[in-house]
Amino acid sequence: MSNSQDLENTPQNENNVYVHEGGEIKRKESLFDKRSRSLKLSWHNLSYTVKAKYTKEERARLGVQEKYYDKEIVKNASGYCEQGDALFIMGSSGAGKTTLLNILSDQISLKNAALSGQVLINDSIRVTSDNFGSYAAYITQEDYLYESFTCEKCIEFAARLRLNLTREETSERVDEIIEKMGLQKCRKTMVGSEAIKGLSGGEKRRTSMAVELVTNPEILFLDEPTSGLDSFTAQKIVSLLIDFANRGKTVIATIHQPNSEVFQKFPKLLLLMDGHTIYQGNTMESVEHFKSIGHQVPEFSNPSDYYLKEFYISFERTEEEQKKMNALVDGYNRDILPKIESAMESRNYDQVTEKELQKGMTKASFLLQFWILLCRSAYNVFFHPMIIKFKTIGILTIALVCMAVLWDPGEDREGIRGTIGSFLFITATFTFAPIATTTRSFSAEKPVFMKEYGNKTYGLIPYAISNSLVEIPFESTYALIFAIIVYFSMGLEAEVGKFFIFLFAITLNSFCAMSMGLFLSAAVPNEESAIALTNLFVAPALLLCGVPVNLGTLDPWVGWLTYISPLRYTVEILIRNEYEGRSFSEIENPISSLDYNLNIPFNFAILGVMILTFRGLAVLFLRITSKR
Ligand SMILES: Nc1ncnc2c1ncn2[C@@H]1O[C@H](COP(=O)(O)OP(=O)(O)OP(=O)(O)O)[C@@H](O)[C@H]1O
Repeated sequence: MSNSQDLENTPQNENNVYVHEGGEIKRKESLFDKRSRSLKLSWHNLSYTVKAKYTKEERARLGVQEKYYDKEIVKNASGYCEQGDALFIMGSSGAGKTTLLNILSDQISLKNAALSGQVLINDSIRVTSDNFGSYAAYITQEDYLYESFTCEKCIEFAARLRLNLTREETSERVDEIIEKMGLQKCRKTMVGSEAIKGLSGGEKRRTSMAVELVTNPEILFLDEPTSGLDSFTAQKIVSLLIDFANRGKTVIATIHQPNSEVFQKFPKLLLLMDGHTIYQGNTMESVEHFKSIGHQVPEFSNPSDYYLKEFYISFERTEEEQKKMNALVDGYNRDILPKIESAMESRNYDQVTEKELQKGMTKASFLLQFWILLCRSAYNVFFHPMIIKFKTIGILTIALVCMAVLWDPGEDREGIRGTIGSFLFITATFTFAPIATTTRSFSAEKPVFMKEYGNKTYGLIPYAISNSLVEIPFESTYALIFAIIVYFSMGLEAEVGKFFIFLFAITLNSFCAMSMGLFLSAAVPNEESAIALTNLFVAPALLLCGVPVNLGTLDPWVGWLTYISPLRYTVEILIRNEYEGRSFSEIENPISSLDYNLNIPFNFAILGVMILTFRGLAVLFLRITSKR
């Protein structure tokens, strides 16, 4: 494991750095310095219920007719964590670990759900998504990173977006965090994807942590930070988290199936069974507690394996399992909960106001957010090895094929038919390719956006504008290369104005297709659905663009559909641009037989309106579907 050695360098020792400041030698502030304030996170009588749907089997087994029922996922949970604690939440699959973590960090969805109870900071302030970012960070199970970015760039952009620091301060913070996380060896390695090898699983996980640590949060929430990692790397990640806690941070993490070495490292354990807390406290003392209520961990076995197996509720939920769970809950309520409650009350923490809690929370201004996001999007497009390479090869290949096949088709009946057919082909090329790349790239980027927007790292408007602007130079260049090769080889009218109308039409068509791709990927949850929808939209749009079927032959009830086909406007521009006002000796002007009824400026205007509409709808869907 290449990353395993790096982890040896992670923060085991205090590396104080001293600097000259105003004639004095001062210790430099470190990212891992304890903050002067100390925070306690406590939760009181949390219950979370969702409207769940019965499966067919459940309805048959329980003999019920109703489709939905109230499913209580977290049941009356209370507890606390204070500065320096590392609490690991364990339980079998479906026990409610992620749900509890999401409630504690105010990341829970309240759609078709009810939440009762309170999560408080220092017994006074409610944890909300408004104040969360000023003292806490949430590291999700998935690594939401740009695949074309290097490890260093991921951290750098996060620091630039979340902190209002100078360039020098930002780079110092990035260096420090890279060193603390043991990422020196892979700082210039690309994140990568399934198709392109990049960071290892452990390195990705540590990069995700580094991205969240740039703000120096006091409380860290982690959902399954070791999932998918080999046991050695998992052990090192857990050591790293415990080290953070020893340096004054509070760590709360869910863990699915730790091996015995990892388990023994846990300072504090919270065990869940079917949403009930059945243990909370010192990890190794749990063995004694369960022994006292009749669940002795067999000799030489890993307590965590025993707990997961023993405290498991099956789908059938037998009477015996229910009895066992009741006894475990009783044991917890009798022997553990009173101690937790009295400890919770006895720890007096300074009362903080909402204002004090959010003190020191800096954020880039609107304009700065826009600028950083623009730089980031440009970097993402420019350094994306697949997109640039394949798009360039694709456009050049299609242009050269067009050049060979459509070489000066002439102006007789057949030649004009060929030219009109090629306008349709060119429009289709500048629809399918951009819609496919945008759907793919935005579907990959969407989870990163959702997470960052949910964290209030930036606003939707600077994101949407920067994302749109960055496409202009790239797409215009592709269109220009294509137009130069194809326009003249087809022997189209040799007029500068007409060439630019041709170029502008295919460029706008391309933006319109990209906007449609953006809207579809924003509206649906995953890439597969977005791709299925693009086919559903584009195929009829192609059929209704006026060339395959003459517009005048369409019945009115279906004819109106031609007006929502963006391709119709582009094809009309290309045809009018070439043939308007011309007469031919043998045949009539093709425009009259095609029944197009608009003019070039109006077609351009409609394409512009469509671009804005699709982008507006994309923003609307992102706003609606985000958790903010
Ligand atoms: N919105 C919801 N609607 C219906 N059921 C839900 C909802 N959210 C969670 N659940 C169910 O609640 C239970 C607990 O889910 P949760 O994700 O918290 O479990 P977990 O302990 O983290 O599991 P795992 O280790 O498998 O990730 C699961 O059975 C899950 O299917």
